[in-house]
Amino acid sequence: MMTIFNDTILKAFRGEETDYTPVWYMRQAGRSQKEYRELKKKYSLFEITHQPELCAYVTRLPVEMYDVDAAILYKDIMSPLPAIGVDVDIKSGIGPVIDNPITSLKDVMKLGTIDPVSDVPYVLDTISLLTKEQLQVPLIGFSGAPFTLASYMIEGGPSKNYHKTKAFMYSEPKAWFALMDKLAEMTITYVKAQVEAGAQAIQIFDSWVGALNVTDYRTYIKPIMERIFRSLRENNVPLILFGVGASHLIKEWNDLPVDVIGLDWRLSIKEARALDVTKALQGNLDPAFLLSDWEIVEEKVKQIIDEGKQHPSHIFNLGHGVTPEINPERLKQLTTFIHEYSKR
Ligand SMILES: Cc1c2[nH]c(c1CCC(=O)O)Cc1[nH]c(c(CCC(=O)O)c1C)Cc1[nH]c(c(CCC(=O)O)c1C)Cc1[nH]c(c(C)c1CCC(=O)O)C2
Repeated sequence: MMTIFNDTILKAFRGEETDYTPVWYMRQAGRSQKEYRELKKKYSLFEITHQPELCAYVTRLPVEMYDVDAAILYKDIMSPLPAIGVDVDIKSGIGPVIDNPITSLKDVMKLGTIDPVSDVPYVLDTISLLTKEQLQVPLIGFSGAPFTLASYMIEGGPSKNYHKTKAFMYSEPKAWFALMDKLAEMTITYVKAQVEAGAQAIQIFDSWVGALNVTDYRTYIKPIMERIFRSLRENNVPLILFGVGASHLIKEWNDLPVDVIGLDWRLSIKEARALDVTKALQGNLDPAFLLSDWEIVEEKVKQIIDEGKQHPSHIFNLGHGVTPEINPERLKQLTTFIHEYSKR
């Protein structure tokens, strides 16, 4: 079968009107799929990402299963950290665990830089394989943002309140800004390499930055994010910024040179627009709906699509990642419904 490349989602990312609302799901590749769970019996996340053919297969699985409008490269926000000297492991059921957490300026100064071609060649090879040979939809590359990466590097693993991270930020500002500087450099170099290898859009996951208040965001984070996005803009691909529980930061995000803001479910699209958010919006079905009866899902999805249509562009997504309990059939049904219902 001859299929042609579908760039609808890239138009939406750029703020242009599209014939229908394009959709992809965060964590669309993962434990909700039995094919993935089978593979995970044999290989760890890093073992999969180090094998381009296998990693490309995992990345393609949700595109083929759900008919989504974009693929997101299968890897983790932790993937580039070993290159700069962080000893990270991803433990199943826990998440990223780091044995040598950062506690001082001295630890920060020991961190190195990333050379994507020699440090993560498999990431670039997977991107080439997918974009030059295999995919008929755009590939989204990504990176974690400095605050979110630093939270794992300082806490040593997942955290509920980020107290160690914030205490480090408040009491060791010199070390904090040195760390932000290193992570910004890493992010810029790593993302540019992904784009050069073929990634057609980039999402920056600042998943946990909502832990900060607005004033601290402006002091400790915003200048770094400005620098990252300004540099990435040179590469001319759409830039998406996403975080969880960060609604109070949305006006700050709207100031940044990004194309798309990814909303979790706490703020509706209508409420975001009422706050004068001008960027394209992505989101924002609470993944919990996907454990409910279809009638309930449908009503909520219609509301999100209708609100999204009040502006030229909207990209449908969940407010956070697909969880392991979600039935893949539901995601397929959801994608089909979004495509049909949103037709202009
Ligand atoms: C904070 C964060 C991480 N990783 C990521 C984020 C930002 C998104 C978010 O806000 O959730 C991003 C990520 N992680 C993974 C992807 C793959 C691409 C996709 O979205 O399909 C993406 C985009 C694979 C993964 N990364 C991880 C899994 C699950 C475990 C596994 O299959 O090994 C997957 C598919 C592990 C991981 N890695 C991380 C966590 C919190 C976990 C979950 C722990 C758990 O639930 O077991 C760190």
